[in-house]
Amino acid sequence: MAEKREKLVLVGNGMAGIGTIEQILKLGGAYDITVFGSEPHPNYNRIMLSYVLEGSKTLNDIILNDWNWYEDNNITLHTGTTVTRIDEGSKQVVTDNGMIVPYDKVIIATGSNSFILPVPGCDKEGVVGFRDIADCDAMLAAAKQYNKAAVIGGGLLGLEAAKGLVNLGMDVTVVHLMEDLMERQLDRNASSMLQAELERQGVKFAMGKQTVELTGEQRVSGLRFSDDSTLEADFVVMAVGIKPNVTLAKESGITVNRGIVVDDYLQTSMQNVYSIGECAEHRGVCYGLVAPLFEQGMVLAKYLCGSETKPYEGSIVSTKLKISGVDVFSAGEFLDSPEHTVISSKDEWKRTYKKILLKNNVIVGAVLFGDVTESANLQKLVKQGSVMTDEIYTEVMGTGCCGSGAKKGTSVEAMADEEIVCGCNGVTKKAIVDAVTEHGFSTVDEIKACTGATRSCGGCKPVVEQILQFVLGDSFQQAAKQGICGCTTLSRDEIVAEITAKGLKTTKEVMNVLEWKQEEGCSKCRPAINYYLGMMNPDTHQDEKESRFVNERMGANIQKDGTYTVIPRMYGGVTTPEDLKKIADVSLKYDVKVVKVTGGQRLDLIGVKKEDLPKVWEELDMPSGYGYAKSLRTVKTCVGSQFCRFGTQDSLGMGALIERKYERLDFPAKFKIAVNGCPRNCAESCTKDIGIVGNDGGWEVFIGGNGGIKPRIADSFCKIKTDEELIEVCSAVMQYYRETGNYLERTSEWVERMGLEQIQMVILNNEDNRKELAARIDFALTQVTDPWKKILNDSSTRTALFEETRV
Ligand SMILES: Cc1cc2nc3c(=O)[nH]c(=O)nc-3n(C[C@H](O)[C@H](O)[C@H](O)COP(=O)(O)OP(=O)(O)OC[C@H]3O[C@@H](n4cnc5c(N)ncnc54)[C@H](O)[C@@H]3O)c2cc1C
Ligand SMILES: NC(=O)c1ccc[n+]([C@@H]2O[C@H](COP(=O)([O-])OP(=O)(O)OC[C@H]3O[C@@H](n4cnc5c(N)ncnc54)[C@H](O)[C@@H]3O)[C@@H](O)[C@H]2O)c1
Ligand code: SF4
Ligand code: FES
Repeated sequence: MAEKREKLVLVGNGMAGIGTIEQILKLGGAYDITVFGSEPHPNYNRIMLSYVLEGSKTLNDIILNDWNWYEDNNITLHTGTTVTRIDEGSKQVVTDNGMIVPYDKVIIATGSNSFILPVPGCDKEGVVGFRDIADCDAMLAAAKQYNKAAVIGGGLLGLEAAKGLVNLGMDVTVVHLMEDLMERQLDRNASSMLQAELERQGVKFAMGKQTVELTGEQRVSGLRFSDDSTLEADFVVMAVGIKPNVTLAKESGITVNRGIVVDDYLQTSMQNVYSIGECAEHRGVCYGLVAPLFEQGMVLAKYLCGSETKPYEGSIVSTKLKISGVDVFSAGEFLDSPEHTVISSKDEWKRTYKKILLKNNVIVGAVLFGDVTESANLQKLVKQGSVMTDEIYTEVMGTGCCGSGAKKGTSVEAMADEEIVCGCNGVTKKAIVDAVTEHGFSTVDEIKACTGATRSCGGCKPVVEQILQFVLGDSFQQAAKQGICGCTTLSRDEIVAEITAKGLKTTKEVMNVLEWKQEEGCSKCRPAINYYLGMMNPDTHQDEKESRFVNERMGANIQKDGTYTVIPRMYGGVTTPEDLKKIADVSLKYDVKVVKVTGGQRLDLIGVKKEDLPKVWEELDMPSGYGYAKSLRTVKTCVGSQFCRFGTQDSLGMGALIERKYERLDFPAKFKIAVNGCPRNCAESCTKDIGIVGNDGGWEVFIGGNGGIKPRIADSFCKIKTDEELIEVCSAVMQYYRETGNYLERTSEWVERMGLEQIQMVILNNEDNRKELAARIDFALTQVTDPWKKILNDSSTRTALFEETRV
């Protein structure tokens, strides 16, 4: 009989909790896992919010475990759901929306909340903390509308927020209580060099100021300080520290102090309930950085899986400010006292500073400014409590000035196998060496995909590179070539060429023949190869459902409460009273929560239960609108010459014709079109993949527009006289994009990468090319069928997907 699996409930879908679950999965822990998260997102890298604000990353870039990861690992995820109580007697957790879930073990990883100074006016509009995606969105939005920002708090978070807001064009003042910035990590020397550097980069400072009131009516308009001076501000970010989130533990009767009190195996005062991360208090310390959280997670995962583990005995922390052009590092002790021996050097010309603190010759702390090349090395030395030697001195201090000195590689050679290289993700030197020697990985990206090292703050990248250099020797440089994911070093073009040359037919075959490093591939390469195979062999390729993202497998978009949305086609945004009646009847019958008019001019039935999806499709009897797919989504139209007095072309008719012609076709990414009757552009062609605008003489075509996360105004592609020419050009553009686009690359990025002139040359300057591209898309179109109808006519898929418990 199969062994009964214990039920493990994780409360808190953040880095600490999911990091622990990843370790449990690696160790083969036999648990049925359920995860609850208050935020509506899958696990993302909170650290990287600073880069999102600064503009160097998008929200998409910082997702650590996408929806498929939970799916692939059989983890039940409830986002947007807060656990309110753990009932020890009945061994159940209870949520804010009435769910009751039994458990054998619970991990509480509820993190922290921003500390909001309790001064009058702190609840005014325009006052935010900086903790999550919602805060980050609020800051990005404020920067568009307001000009004067005050960031209260000159710690790591406040400074990263301030620099981000400066990059967004705001006039920013950091208001700091103390005389020194980052006084919890830096000494006065480093602190003043940091302030000077940030001032050069446009940040203003009000030092030694205690805020006593936020002034203004409904919205904040300024700050008043204890010395009665004031500062104007129409946006305020509070970055004055964090408060462990202990509400759930407290409500459940678990012992809490500042955080949830845990022992050396992360056990709380309640049997079978553990806690890790920022919410936990271990030996009187609550940590606010990721490295300790991963260290705790490793111990807990081993403990829960019955593997041998040392107890968790606390962490020595180090920090690095993440502001481009400002290199600051601090580890261990940083303020010198008479009991310290101090090694230091300061170069005011190069603006570098280095200080190492010894106690009885043991290295107990370090501060670096300007040149942080030795940061990983010093972090290691402080953590190990190494004794200073002449050799180490030369290595970290160079020949007595701030140079980084010693021969690179010597320190990694001397590192013990079990030494942690990536503090953020708890990755040891051995794990990295094994990834190279046993799995053949050879680039930093591959090491990242395999072990997680460099995935968070990136501070360990130099050491990972040194290890690669040490193990691979000269072949490291050559190996640095990037593949489409960590499973291969082959690029998209190389894979497509190999598929053609070797006549490969399935994703498995591609991965086998092209010697994938991970036999099963990953969620990045599998959907990409499935797309390339389908695009190249539209008539023979058997679509591989298991290689598609969950929404595409289900034919609907999953929502944060586990229900789905249904969007039927409405060609050109036009519907009929009969269809509206059907939509209303079905919505009432299946208890649809909301019927929403989408930005793409159709109706979205939100909140359909999984088991009802096939019945809803059947009773609607309308084609799928592909709201979930990398395919043609909407063709937005204005009313055009049929009704509008300015209209010069029939945009309604043309929009519907285009939508009927190209629906169901796979693209590298989602694809949107708009058709307008005149240059007034009411249907907003400028933000669509293809925008079509009527004029007196015919049509003008625009390509590469995007209104999403990285907005881009479409480029004018060509002017055309007849409807037939318009269809031919649209066909050729779409097929050229299908054939040359990287999977998940939107046309906005494709146009930038290929160059507008190149696309114009291929399509406009060569009629034969254009006609061949159009013929290939026409052939592909003969092979497509409606996915909803397909599932309705296939009872085994219907049962497997919609009637059994797991997707
Ligand atoms: C902008 C920014 C930059 C940072 N940069 C760095 C850095 O460079 N280096 C570094 O080491 N650290 C950095 N940190 C700190 C680091 O991000 C945190 O230490 C880490 O994310 C904490 O992880 P956690 O899982 O303990 O908590 P969290 O990430 O806060 O996750 C807890 C999750 O649990 C959810 N939750 C809470 N209560 C409940 C409940 N009752 N039911 C269900 N869900 C619940 C919360 O909504 C949250 O999503 C940064 C933090 C921020 C905000
Ligand atoms: N690069 C990184 O490692 C990084 C980046 C961002 C955040 N974080 C982490 O996120 C958490 C939050 O960061 P944080 O900077 O808010 O916390 P923090 O506690 O490190 O710093 C808060 C700062 O605010 C100042 N302050 C307190 N009260 C004030 C007041 N009334 N007016 C003005 N200033 C006041 C303090 O003197 C302190 O310097 C921390 O755990 C931090 O380690 C780390
Ligand atoms: S784009 Fe021109 S034709 Fe279309 S609705 Fe607007 S004004 Fe009328
Ligand atoms: S130390 Fe932060 S990602 Fe490795």
